[in-house]
Amino acid sequence: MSNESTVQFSEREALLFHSEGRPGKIEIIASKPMATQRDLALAYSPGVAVPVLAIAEDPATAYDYTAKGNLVAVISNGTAILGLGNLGALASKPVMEGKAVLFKRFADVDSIDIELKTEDVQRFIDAVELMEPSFGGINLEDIKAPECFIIEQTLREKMNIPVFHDDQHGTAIIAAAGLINAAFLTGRAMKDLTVVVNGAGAASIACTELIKAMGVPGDQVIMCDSKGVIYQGRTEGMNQWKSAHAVVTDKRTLAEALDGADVFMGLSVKGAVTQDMVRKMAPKPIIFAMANPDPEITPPEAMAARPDAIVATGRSDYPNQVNNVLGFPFIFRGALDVRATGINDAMKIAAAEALAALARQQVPEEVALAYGVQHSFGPEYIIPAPFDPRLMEVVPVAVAKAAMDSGVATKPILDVEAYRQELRARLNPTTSVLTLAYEGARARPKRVLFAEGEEEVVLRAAIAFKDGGYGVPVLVGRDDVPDRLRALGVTDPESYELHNSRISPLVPRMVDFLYERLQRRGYLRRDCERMINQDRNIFGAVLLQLGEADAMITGTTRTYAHALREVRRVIDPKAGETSCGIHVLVGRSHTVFLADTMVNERPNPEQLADIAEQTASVARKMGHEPRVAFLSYSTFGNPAGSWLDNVRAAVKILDSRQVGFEYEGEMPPDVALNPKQLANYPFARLSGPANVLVMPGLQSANISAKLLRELGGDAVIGPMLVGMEKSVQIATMSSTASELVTLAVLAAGGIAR
Ligand SMILES: NC(=O)C1=CN([C@@H]2O[C@H](COP(=O)(O)OP(=O)(O)OC[C@H]3O[C@@H](n4cnc5c(N)ncnc54)[C@H](OP(=O)(O)O)[C@@H]3O)[C@@H](O)[C@H]2O)C=CC1
Ligand SMILES: CC(=O)C(=O)O
Ligand SMILES: [Mg+2]
Repeated sequence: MSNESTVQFSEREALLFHSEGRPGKIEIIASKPMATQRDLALAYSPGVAVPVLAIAEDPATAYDYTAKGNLVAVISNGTAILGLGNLGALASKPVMEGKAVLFKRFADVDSIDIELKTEDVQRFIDAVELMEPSFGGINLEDIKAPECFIIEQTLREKMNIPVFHDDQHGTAIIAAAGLINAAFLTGRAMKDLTVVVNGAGAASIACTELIKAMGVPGDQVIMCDSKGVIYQGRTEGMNQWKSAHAVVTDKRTLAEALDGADVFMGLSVKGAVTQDMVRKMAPKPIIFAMANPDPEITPPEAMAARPDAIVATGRSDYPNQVNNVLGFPFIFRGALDVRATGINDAMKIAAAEALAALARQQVPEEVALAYGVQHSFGPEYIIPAPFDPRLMEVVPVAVAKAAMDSGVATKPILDVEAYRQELRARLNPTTSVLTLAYEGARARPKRVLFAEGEEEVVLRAAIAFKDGGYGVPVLVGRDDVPDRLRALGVTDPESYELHNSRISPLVPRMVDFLYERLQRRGYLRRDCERMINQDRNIFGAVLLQLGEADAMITGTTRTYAHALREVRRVIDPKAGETSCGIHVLVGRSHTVFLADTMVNERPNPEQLADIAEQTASVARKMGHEPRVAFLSYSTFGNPAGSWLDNVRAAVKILDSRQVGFEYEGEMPPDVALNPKQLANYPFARLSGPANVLVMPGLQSANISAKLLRELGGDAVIGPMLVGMEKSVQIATMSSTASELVTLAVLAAGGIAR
């Protein structure tokens, strides 16, 4: 992969992402049932009085009876929002909500954002200190220097829970990990590095302190701020934290400082470094341009000037993301799990070393596949990617161990292996697989045909698909599609491939294809001409058959059954297979695959067995070892009934097929999903709750899937259509653009096949 940005989006898309549905990015969900009056009586008065008294008697039990132990506050006053400057507390809320969701996504830490409307250091300290009872940890964010130093230091002294200014220490840990590996790759030792740090704020001061602690000599580090080099004797714009890093030098500008330097560490503002400046750096320069959202110099600019450089930025859309997202979720996970009273230097160094070591290990096959070959240790992979599933085990374990060894853990972990497994279980593999599917699509972009190219939601999906680098959208629509794209902010609509049946030179070939296929099914040539001209699903499906795309997405304008009928005129199920629809329900800690929710009204035993195999295969591709339950109203013959025969026969067919996964039936959903119920049937051949549910017929399957989508709290992926000779996905009429993109990615990547 080149050093080029792959993710782009319009401002409109970024705003829509935040405003669509429930505004913002977080909501609070009760973790206990709240359905009955009894539930409420336990959750609140009078039942709640019991834990109140217990905590009053023994404060440590707050960790047993409340969410405190897994709850972190992300607190800012908005005085240094990313690299955007002091834009105030309210404007910082999207970033803080973002940090909160990253805590959850990456390390299952519950988190809430708090924006404090004050630039007064003492008022800020007082407000945070008062919050100690509520939280297991405090993550300070985007507070400008030098106030952030006083705030963090004071709160660390006053509070008995971890207080961590992410922009200082999170950044320093990740930058240090990256520097260890970049120095290794360029054959340098820490003690020999000459470093220029641009910026003298929260992040820069902490990074400088950490790299000096790791062996870079103080007189080989030049720090610059907005006024230039920080030299001994300078008086303008100084403070005690900058003075600590002032050096004796006659250099006065960043350009002079960079002349001959090995390393540039930018924690300042967009565009602060020019190509001319990096041209003068030492051979094989290390350029970490970490300002967000836009770096001091972009990787393409830096590489054009210095092809021998190792370049990193804070962004996820270039290789080598040196960003504190790699740190704070996992560092807090480890600290919370041992109930550490603070996050000390030993824990920070342990995290940096663990990250550096992880990048040097062989990348697991699924991650490597998703990224392509460049994701083995080397100049374009000096630091693990944030969604590498191994981070969740490696970093918290390293941090927890360091906390125990340095004496700040109040609840030591006795069995590290069991802790590792607990960490693994916290992440739903579907989330990782989806992330990897997206990365895989970027590594191997495919052509996906969007058959309803006149619909706004479809165009938004196609734009996101293209801008995200997931593949090439092929649009079906009329002449006004370019105007519609332009209205959605696309400046170069002509770069989108458009097929219009009125003018397409492919039409005669398409008619030949369709007539050849349908002539003995009662269709005349002119029927085929009319279908090609007027029906976009048939037009799109024939284009797919002729190899003009790798997969097709439709379904937003017609009912599923209607769209499926049209598609089936052109595309058959794969030879010897039964096509079927799968809904994937992604819960917080579980994923269930439900089938056949869309195609076969009354599947016969052979079809039920096929559906089980198809769905088990999709479950496997999505990271789950399949355990199939054939569902029914009856549990192993009780009550009896004629409807059970098909299900029982399907189980027997699988017995004869040696399928290589667990299956059992017939059973109702409570037995399939609830281990206590399942335990009543010790002969059942499922080693745990089922994750593939094969329904007895389309009525129950389709109703269940739609009920769950409308009423359930889980995210739903699909329906995916599998078992067709070409990958065609029929979305629902209520699909959002991002659901369509997910379907496109799953179809292009061969998961939905
Ligand atoms: N990749 C990552 O993980 C992270 C990146 N960052 C990025 O680092 C940057 C700084 O953040 P933070 O330390 O929190 O902010 P601060 O406000 O604490 O510090 C900003 C510093 O940048 C300096 N600065 C501003 N303009 C220039 C310039 N043209 N040349 C040199 N220095 C300049 C300021 O100088 P002065 O003192 O003279 O005002 C100040 O020292 C931001 O872009 C932020 O996004 C931060 C944290 C993590
Ligand atoms: C990444 C981050 O925390 C920042 O840029 O401020
Ligand atoms: Mg920040």
